[in-house]
Order: sequence, then C-alpha cells, then structure tokens
Amino acid sequence: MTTATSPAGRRLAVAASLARRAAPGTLGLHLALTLLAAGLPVAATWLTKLLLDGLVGTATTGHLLTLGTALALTGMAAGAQPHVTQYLRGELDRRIGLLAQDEVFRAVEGFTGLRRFEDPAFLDRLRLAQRSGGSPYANQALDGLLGAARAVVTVVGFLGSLLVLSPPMAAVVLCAGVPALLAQVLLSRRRARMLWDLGPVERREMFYGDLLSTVEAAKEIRLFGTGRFFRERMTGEKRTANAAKRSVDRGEVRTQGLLALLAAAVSGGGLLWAVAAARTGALTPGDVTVFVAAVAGVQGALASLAAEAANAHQALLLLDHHVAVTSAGPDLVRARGEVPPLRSGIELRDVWFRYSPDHPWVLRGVDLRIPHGSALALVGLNGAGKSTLVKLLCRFYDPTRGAILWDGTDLRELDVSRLRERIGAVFQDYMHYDLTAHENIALGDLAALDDEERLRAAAARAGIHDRLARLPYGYRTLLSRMFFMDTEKDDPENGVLLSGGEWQRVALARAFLRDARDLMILDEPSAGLDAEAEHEIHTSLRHARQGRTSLLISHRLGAVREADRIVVLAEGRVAEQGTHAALLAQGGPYARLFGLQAEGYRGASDDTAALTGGGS
Ligand SMILES: Nc1ncnc2c1ncn2[C@@H]1O[C@H](COP(=O)(O)OP(=O)(O)OP(=O)(O)O)[C@@H](O)[C@H]1O
Repeated sequence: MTTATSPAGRRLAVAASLARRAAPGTLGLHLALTLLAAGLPVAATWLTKLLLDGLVGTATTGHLLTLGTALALTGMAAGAQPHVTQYLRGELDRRIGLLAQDEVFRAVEGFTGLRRFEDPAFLDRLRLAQRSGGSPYANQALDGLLGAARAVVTVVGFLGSLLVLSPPMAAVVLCAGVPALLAQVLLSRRRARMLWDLGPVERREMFYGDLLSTVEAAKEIRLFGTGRFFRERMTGEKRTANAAKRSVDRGEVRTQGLLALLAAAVSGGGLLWAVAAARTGALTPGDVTVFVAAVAGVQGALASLAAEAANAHQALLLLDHHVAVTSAGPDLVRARGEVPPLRSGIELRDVWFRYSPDHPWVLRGVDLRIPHGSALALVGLNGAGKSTLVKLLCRFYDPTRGAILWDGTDLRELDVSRLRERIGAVFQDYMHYDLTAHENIALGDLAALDDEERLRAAAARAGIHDRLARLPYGYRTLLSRMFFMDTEKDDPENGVLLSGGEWQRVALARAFLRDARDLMILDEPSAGLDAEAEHEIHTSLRHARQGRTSLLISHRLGAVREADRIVVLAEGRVAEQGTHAALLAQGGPYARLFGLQAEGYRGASDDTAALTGGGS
C-alpha cells in the first residue's frame, strides 16, 4: 500500500497517467493554452512600453498601428483564454473524475471479503478516495502544476524585463517571493494532514446526519425523543471539524497577510525608485510602465506559483488515498481453482475464527459435515456464531485456524466468484434496494433481469406475487420513496413502501431465483413473517430444499424439526447434533430450548381453550 510518504514523483506519475488515460486530447490542449497564456501579460507589457515610447518618440503611424493591433489582439487572447481554460479544466475534471471513480469502485468490487469494510482507517481512505470522483485530485494536482508552470513562465518573462531595467530591484522582488513559496508548501502539508485527521470526525457527523434524516430511525428518534441528543452530537462533531479548519485557516491568514505586507512594501519602494529614475531621465515613460507591471507581475506570479504549487502538493497528498485504495489488492488470498458441482458435501474441519486478533474467539474448533443433498439446520442462542459460520461458508472471511472443504478441497484453493455462483442465500440482514420490485428480485440472478416469467415464478413461491402485481406500476414500481423515477416525476403514487414481512418475501423471491444452486443458505428466512406466512414459506422452502444441500438457521425450532440433521452451536462449538427426535430423546440443550418454546405455545393453546370454554 502506498503511504503519505511516497515520493512526489510517483504521485505525479499517477496523476499524469490518470489524465492521459482519461482525456489525452483535452490535456494536450489545456497544456498548450496554459503555456501560451503565461506569455500574454509579458507580451502586453512590452507592447504597451513600445507603444508609449513610440508615441512620445518618433515612430511612424504604420509602426504605431502595428503595435496597437498587436496589443489589441493580445488583449483579446487574454480575454478569451480564461473561459476556454475553464471549460477545458471542467472537461478534464469530468473525465478524470469518471475514470478515478470507476477505478476506486472497481478496486472495491475486487475486495472479495468483508474485512476492509470493517476497518475504520480503510473506510476513511475510501471516503477520501471517493471524493476524487467529484473533484479529481489528479486534475487538481495537474492543474496546480500547470498553474505553477504558467507562473514560472510569467516570472521569467517579467524578471527578464526587470533585469533590463534594474538588476538589484529584480533580486529584491525575487527574494520577497521565495518565502511565500515555502510558506504555501508548509501550509498545504498542514491542510492535508488536517483533512486526514478529520476523517473519523466527519464520518461520525455524516452518520448522525443520516440517522436524523432516514425513515428507519425516525420512529425511535421521535418516540424516545432522541432527536436533540443526536443533533447535538452531530453539531459537536461539526464544531470539532470547524475548529480544526479554523485553526488552519487562521494560520494561513496570518502567514499570507505578512507576506502580502512584504510584497506591498517592495512594490511601494520600487515605485518610488522608478519615479525618481524617470525624473532624472534614466527611465522612459514606457520603462516605468514595464517596471510597474513587472513588479506587480512577478509578485502576482510568485504568489500564484506558491498557491498553485501548494494546491498541487495538497492534491498529490490526497491522491495517495486513491492510490492506496486502487492498489490495495485482494483482501483474501486469490485462487483460480475450478468449483465443480457439489458431489460429496461440505466439511468444516476444526474451524476456529475471530474477527481480528483483538476480538474474542467466535468459533472454537467447529467440526461439521453437510452431506450433499441433505438439509442441515443450525440453532443456538444469540451470539453463538451461526451467522459467522455462514459468512465463512460464503468465504467472506477465511477461518483463523482449520479449514472448510468443498468436496474435500479447501475453499481457499477455489475461485471465490465461482464458489459464490454455486451458493444461494437469504441473509439475516438482507438488503432493501431502493429500486423497482422487478430489480429487487432480479438482483438474485442478473441473468433473469429480462425474464419476467422467472421473476414472477420466484415471487409467487415467496407468496408476494399478488401484492407486487397490484402495485401502481406492477413489478416496475419503485420500492422506495427516496427518489423519483424519470418516468414517474409527476405521479403522486410514485414509490411504494412495503411492510417488513413483505420485504422479507421479496428477499426470499430473490433467493428463490438462485435455488438451483448447489448450496442454499437460509439465515432466519421467516423471522418477520406472520404464523400463516411462516408455515406457507417453510413448506415452499422444504420443496426448494428437496434433494438439495441446504443450511437453515432459525430460532423457531418448529421450523427446523424436519431438517435431516440439527446442529446446536454453543459458545463457538458444536454442542450436539442429530435429528429432532434424537435430540429430544437426548434431553440436552436442544430439548431444553424446544421445551421452552413448546411451553409458550402450550400456554397459548390453553388460553385459547379457556377463551372458547374448553380445556381446564
Ligand atoms: N463483523 C464483526 N466484527 C466483530 N465481531 C462480530 C462481527 N460480527 C459478529 N461479531 C460477533 O461474533 C459473535 C457471533 O455473532 P453471530 O452473528 O455469528 O451470532 P449468531 O449466532 O448468528 O447470533 P444471532 O442469533 O443473534 O443472530 C457475536 O458476539 C458478535 O458480536
């Protein structure tokens, strides 16, 4: 990974490479125009001098007209150039932004595991790299460098003019500009460091802002009256960020104010000298014009050199985040092994796992076999490690010790994309996509995006077809009120919100699109459903599982009793396993849990009997 101490040359090469790949023609034009523009002020000054000296001297009318025309053309070029440059800069911004964003998210897509998404330092880098999509650091850096190059050309041109008129004055003006250059570079370093340090603060601020504006949190925030609490936390974070930025801004004002005073003193002194020299006839009126323009030009160009160099420097430092993300490489060891259809089964062999060395062990030596074609159920108390085991099966993480074998081959030796193509899943924290119903289901298998029949069949099996078909635009209705679809801008019925159970059915329909896969994982697939729907869904799931290898996790033990084998996970180990009947007969943790749940239902049926006048 590249760090903030990478050599500037390497960063520059990255910026140049991005720009060259994104928009070579625009870049070339921008470069040419910038350098041309650099010479314009010097040319205008010398043309003015020659014209003035010609006017007070003996120049012919034709000569004066030529000079006047050249001066007018220079003025026209100087007038048009900023607008063309601005357009070219904008175009470079857009094109480099597109490429930079694509590169960042291509890299993110390449992270096959989940660890990086849980690493706050990496998330900060990602956020800063993401920003480069809007205003690309590469273009800022190149623009800064071009601006600096332009300033150098202008400085050289004017310094040359000053040297002709007064070498000591040229030296004084140059020396007054050098501290400005150094100060700007130091200030930009400080600003880049400040932006990096503020990463976590801004992320928390954003989190509170999101929390206060999402419908998911709105209910609790209103009922618990926590709006003010979160708002104050958000403003607290903003104040912290503001204080850090204010401190850097104040430092800049102090430094730049002092430098501006120095520059004004040098210009004032120079002007007095020029006036005195003109009085003695050492300088012509044209020379005085050149002198005044040169002092102002050199000072302006040096200030702009310092500012542009500082901008370039700051952007190059920030470009490191882009480089860090795009060159982070895979987060899990990549392998190319083919993943043949499952024949024998999946085996967990002494699997130990913890999320990081600072976290406690979640799995502590799990030995488990899921034979091909069998339905295995995993039960256990909250935090027992069931969902973690599912994440290991999908290879979102690798076991810390031990191995998971697919027909005897370690998952680490298989191509992870191929492996995932063989898995269908409903996760406990399934996604609600702010997309149409059609797309929400089709995301389970993009090959079905244009296959209405398959989507409808999956929705029907999940018991959600009728509901979706009745929506204002049927399956094409947006399942969100987050934004408008282009086609429905004036329609008040745009966007529909589904209930929790309905969303769960949509997630199931998404999984049903993949149910021909070798391994079907269902992590709490019916947690949000009513009793009738749960029964109906489990019947459907049983059909889907028939003859397939499946792993079902559920806290409702009634739903898992028909599994071929039930595995009880406790404290990261397999506490017991067997069929429902065998486990009940064994009288262990499963029997105890089942007894507790059955007790609840028995109590409920006693209540029902009492209500209807039956029972005791
Ligand atoms: N990304 C993570 N980083 C760190 N710890 C985690 C992470 N995800 C889960 N854990 C921890 O791992 C343990 C097991 O969590 P897991 O979600 O696997 O349990 P579970 O058996 O599925 O629980 P539940 O029945 O509540 O869904 C918990 O203590 C949890 O805090």
